[in-house]
Amino acid sequence: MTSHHGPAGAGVAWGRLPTTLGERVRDLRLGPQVSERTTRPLYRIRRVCPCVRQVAGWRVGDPPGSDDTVGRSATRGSSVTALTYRPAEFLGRCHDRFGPVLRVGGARGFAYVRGEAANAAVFAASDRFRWEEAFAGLVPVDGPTSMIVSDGAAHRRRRRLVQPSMHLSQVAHHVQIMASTADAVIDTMRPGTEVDAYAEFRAAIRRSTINALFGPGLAAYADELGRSLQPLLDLVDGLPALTDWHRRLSTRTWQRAGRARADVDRRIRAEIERARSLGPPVGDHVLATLVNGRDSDDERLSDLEVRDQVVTLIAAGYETTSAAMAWAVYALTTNRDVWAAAREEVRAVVGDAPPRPSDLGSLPYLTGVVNETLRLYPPAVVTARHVAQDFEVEGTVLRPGTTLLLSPYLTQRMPEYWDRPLEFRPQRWLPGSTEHVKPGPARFLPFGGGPHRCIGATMATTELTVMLARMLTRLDLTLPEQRIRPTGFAAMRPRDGLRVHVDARR
Ligand code: HEM
Repeated sequence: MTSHHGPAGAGVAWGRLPTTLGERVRDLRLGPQVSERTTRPLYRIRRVCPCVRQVAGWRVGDPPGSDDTVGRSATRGSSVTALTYRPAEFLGRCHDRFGPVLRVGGARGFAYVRGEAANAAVFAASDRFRWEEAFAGLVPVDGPTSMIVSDGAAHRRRRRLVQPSMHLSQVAHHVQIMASTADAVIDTMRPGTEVDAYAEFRAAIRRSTINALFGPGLAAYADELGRSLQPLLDLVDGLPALTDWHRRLSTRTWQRAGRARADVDRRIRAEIERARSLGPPVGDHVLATLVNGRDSDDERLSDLEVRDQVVTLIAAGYETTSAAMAWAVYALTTNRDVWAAAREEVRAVVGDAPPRPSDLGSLPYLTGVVNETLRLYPPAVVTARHVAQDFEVEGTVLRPGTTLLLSPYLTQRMPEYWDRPLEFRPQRWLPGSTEHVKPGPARFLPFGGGPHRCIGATMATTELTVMLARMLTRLDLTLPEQRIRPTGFAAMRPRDGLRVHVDARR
């Protein structure tokens, strides 16, 4: 899904590229093709810059002629330079040249911000922003009452009911489900074969997220729900303006998405009915809490509100986490000494057994692997805010109507903040290591910040730690030569999957 956490403006911004910026783009010397003398400048720029390809309505990361990084063989050492995501890199070069705030499209257009100070200012000024407009593109999937598109009291009410189920103490109950779901997928990986690690773990993460949050009743339909959701996710994967055209013209894509939505809703409404009929006491999973819980005015959520939060949690839960899992597998298979150190730690702490909740705090190196993955490959490349009141950031005043975009990817790769920023170095997260860093929340922000900060952050990091522990214990993997192309702003993932060779399984 790409656009699960996908902000409304991430792609549109470049669609409104003004001539002046177009001229500046040429200044940036993006490649030999871009020259003042060229007769078809946009065509030329398009060939070298995926951002500009969006002007033509192509999806981010699409070829032709894309020269995204080629996968590396597993025999390389520990300091393999990170893969780069070209649209974000282009944005970074614009920031290098024009500063921490980039304006595109006039007073009510888009503002991209980069760096710790700008991020901190955004997080501190949440009362000046709105989310309904910022994430409007997600409504066809998540629904109009999803917490992602809610503001003020409605947001607090919907979020508060879900929050208790996402605390560490609750997430700990799901560790066993996460480990057994990973084991079931690993059991199917035959030594001597190649598998798509992204697709396999994506299915596992979907199953375990649905099981953990909504119980085995809905989890039995996890694969079916995944298939039903896909046309909806594909619909919102394009530019929001394109989604709107599908709606207006009632295209086949739109109709397919409509049927998919009806399937998803039918299944979820049946589960809501079931949970209501069971009644209180409130069970230990989110669906029971959503259905039976009451807000501070002693009111229950409507069926539509319950439906929208359920779909939001499912879609937000597996798209992003499975993308992060794929990048972790990539990083581990290209940095063999990191793989060895992580495996050694897991073996020393849990032997061959699945980790228990109490073990997770004793795996600091593996925790470093997870953090380092989220630093270099944050699935949400950008997140958005709709400016509702004048907001000053780094000396620039943004007017109401502006869509503001901040980028974990860019800030988390800045050499000003990170030593050897493009190297995968889990040791930098190890307390006691000479490289140890403890970045503030505006420097390391894979889960955003402020009142809409990712509600599933603990669940995601726990899931990644548990699944990686099982993979390291049970599998020997190597990475065959292949092209690995990051795609998608909202859930940056390997476009064509991630093929791995299964050398051995225990
Ligand atoms: C590695 C995995 C994940 C990443 C990188 C991620 C990232 C994010 C980001 C960047 C935001 C927007 C925050 C902001 O703009 O300040 C967000 C919001 C959200 N995420 Fe996640 N997420 C992940 C996993 C999950 C999981 C596992 C769940 C649920 C099971 C989840 C549910 C949500 C929800 C419901 C919101 C909206 C919260 C609100 O509006 O109050 N996410 N996430």
